[in-house]
Amino acid sequence: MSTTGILIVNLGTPDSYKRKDVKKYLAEFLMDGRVIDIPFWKRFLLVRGIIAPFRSRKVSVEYNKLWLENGSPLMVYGQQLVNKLQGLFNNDGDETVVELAMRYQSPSVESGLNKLKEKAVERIVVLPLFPQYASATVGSVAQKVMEIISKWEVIPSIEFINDYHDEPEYIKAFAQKVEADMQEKKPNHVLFSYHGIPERHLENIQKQNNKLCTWPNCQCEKENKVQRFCYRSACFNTTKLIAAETGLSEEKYTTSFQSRLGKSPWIKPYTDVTIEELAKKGIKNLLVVSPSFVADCLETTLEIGEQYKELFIENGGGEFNFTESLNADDKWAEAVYKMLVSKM
Ligand SMILES: C=CC1=C(C)c2cc3[nH]c(cc4nc(cc5[nH]c(cc1n2)c(C)c5CCC(=O)O)C(CCC(=O)O)=C4C)c(C)c3C=C
Ligand SMILES: [Fe+2]
Repeated sequence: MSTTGILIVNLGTPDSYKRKDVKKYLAEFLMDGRVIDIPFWKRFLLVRGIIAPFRSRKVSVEYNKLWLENGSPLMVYGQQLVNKLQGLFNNDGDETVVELAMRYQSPSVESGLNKLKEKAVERIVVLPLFPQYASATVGSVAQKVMEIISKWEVIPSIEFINDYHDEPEYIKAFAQKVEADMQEKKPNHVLFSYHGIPERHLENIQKQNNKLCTWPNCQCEKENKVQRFCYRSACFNTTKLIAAETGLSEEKYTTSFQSRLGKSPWIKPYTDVTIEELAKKGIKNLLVVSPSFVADCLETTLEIGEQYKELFIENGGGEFNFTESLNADDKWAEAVYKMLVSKM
């Protein structure tokens, strides 16, 4: 029987929360032309001269707050998830090998692929842990994997799971978490807040083929036909599917986009603006869910759990709760396992 290698890839993480490691991580991450898509020299000046040196101070303090005994949450949950997946494949008597990689810093994509190469895998399945396709995340992982593998003598069969925003296993896993919080916290509104991307990234898709993303001449919010490579369309569809699974009616939820960086317009509605509006509208008990992150990280625990909570309360909101992410829950590991098996 031939051996399959699975590479689970998350965004990345600094080696420690110390400022010098955070600066190194931010520099590698933001120098990726799929993340900040401006000419190289402009990006170099912006990232090396301004963002990495200055932002690293704030981000280092934030990582310090989050850091777990064995590393950053993304790393710890990622490793636990991979161990659980390996266990599930072993139980099935399967020859599949599962490895973890980070797109930026360690363990690198190259080290993950090399481990699979040492096991003589004949087929590789790459699962970037991002449910909705974006060039900055899934596209970047795919590009890196192809760059590395293209240099191998034997190129195995290779497959990318480049979007699972509507996979029933993922939807059910999030819906169970939301349902449990709805029963316990009794919110009168649920906000689905996704990581944002610059609007320019949607325009870039149109340059490739305008059938793949018709934004802004579309209604991602309502459309039945999802444009799965249009990140905004996929996010609205994920919301719709989780809402249907949890029995939330349309007036009880909103979708928005967070983590804006820089001055160019990002996809809207913005989470901070939406939270202010909801508070001012009299929503007294808000539950925030963040389905673009399958593990808790800076953007969930601190940006939502602290900054947006403060904003909600400052603007007259009352109770604010946040649904914990899927992390390395057994149910999530089983969901990923089923998703992988169904695609293999
Ligand atoms: C969920 C998918 C993500 C998309 C899409 C995405 C786009 C994107 N991100 C930045 C800039 C930053 N992102 C940062 C952190 C961060 N981003 C994601 C995921 C997506 N990013 C995750 C999971 C994390 C958390 C990492 C962790 O906690 O370890 C950061 C670093 C933190 C900070 O400085 O605020 C930056 C910077 C851009 C420009 C972008 C769009 C193309
Ligand atoms: Fe990000």
